Amino acid sequence: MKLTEHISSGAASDEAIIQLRGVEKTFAARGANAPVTALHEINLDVPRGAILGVIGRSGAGKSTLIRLVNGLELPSSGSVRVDGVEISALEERALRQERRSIGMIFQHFNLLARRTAFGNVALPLEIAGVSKAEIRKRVLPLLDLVGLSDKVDRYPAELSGGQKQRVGIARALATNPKVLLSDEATSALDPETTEQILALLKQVNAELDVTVLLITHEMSVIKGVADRVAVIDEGRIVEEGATYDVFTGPQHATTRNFVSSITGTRLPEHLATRLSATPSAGKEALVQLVFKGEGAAQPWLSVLTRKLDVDLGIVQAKVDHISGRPFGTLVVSLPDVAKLPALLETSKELGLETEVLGYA
Ligand SMILES: Nc1ncnc2c1ncn2[C@@H]1O[C@H](COP(=O)(O)OP(=O)(O)OP(=O)(O)O)[C@@H](O)[C@H]1O
Repeated sequence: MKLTEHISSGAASDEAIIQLRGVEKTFAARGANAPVTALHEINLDVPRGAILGVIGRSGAGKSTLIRLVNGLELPSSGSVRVDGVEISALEERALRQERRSIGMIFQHFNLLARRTAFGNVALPLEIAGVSKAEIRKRVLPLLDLVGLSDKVDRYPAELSGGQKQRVGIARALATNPKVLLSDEATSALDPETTEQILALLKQVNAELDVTVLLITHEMSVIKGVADRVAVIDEGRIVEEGATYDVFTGPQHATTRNFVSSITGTRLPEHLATRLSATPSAGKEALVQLVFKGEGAAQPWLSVLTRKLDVDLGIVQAKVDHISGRPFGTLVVSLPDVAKLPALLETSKELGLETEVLGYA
């Protein structure tokens, strides 16, 4: 199944495969260090089949949150369930068993230097007691899936960062997990390699039906791969929703900050300094028009100019696609300032958000 079909067919179901309810995590005081509450009242649902990204600044609690999901940390209170299993209630042996259905990949890959690509991917299967013949049958197709069939016998030191992460992904998939956790998996990679690894995660999600929960501090990662996003700030989830909705209508200040790194527009310096708040002779009105959702699909710029019989100059434009849907910001100049009220009204009728930036 192609990715586009996967998204449009809504492969992510409403049922949550990962469910956090009322989770608090406090690290106990140690020596002179006071206790730290890293997570407060976390409620989060990751729908089966989704790719959900958790974004937050350094220290927001992302690593703690993801480590709770595979039982590397235990919650101080609240419930963490994966496919219906209460992770914190498991004994050590049952937890080890459960972790086979929860793969994880890491920022620094965590490969064993003395093992080849094959040996690294084989490791979780060896630990699970799988026979040598079965291991070969499982590992080679996985290395093929991640594009490394020609690197089977290479050691980590002989691989690029992107190739090491591919080994990490193959290893995480070895035990056929339902869920893949990604802890800043692209943070150590350049932008082009990041894109390739994100494309591979999408492929794994779509073709192997693996739900992905990833944490990142980069909004470009969320934009590139996630169909849902949760924003975490000082240990609390402050916003959660479909990626397109969060990008086009961020509610919380932290979210707005993250989003503006991708969608924000800033007037060029020479214009910004000339801008005045009140109209005067010879000055043009500068109006920002934001188009998204329904409004983005229609030829609204030509409708505006034709209907109002106005000349509009384009000062600045930024158009992007998020989850396959357009979203953009356009700053126009309007010489005939008398037509400003009509421009604002008609723009609103067309589904655009408007803001008068000033006069220049
Ligand atoms: N084992 C621990 N003992 C005490 N405090 C901890 C421990 N692990 C994390 N913390 C604290 O919990 C808070 C959240 O840390 P966490 O590593 O989850 O944040 P993060 O969002 O992943 O940050 P980064 O992006 O920098 O990795 C921080 O204040 C951190 O100092």
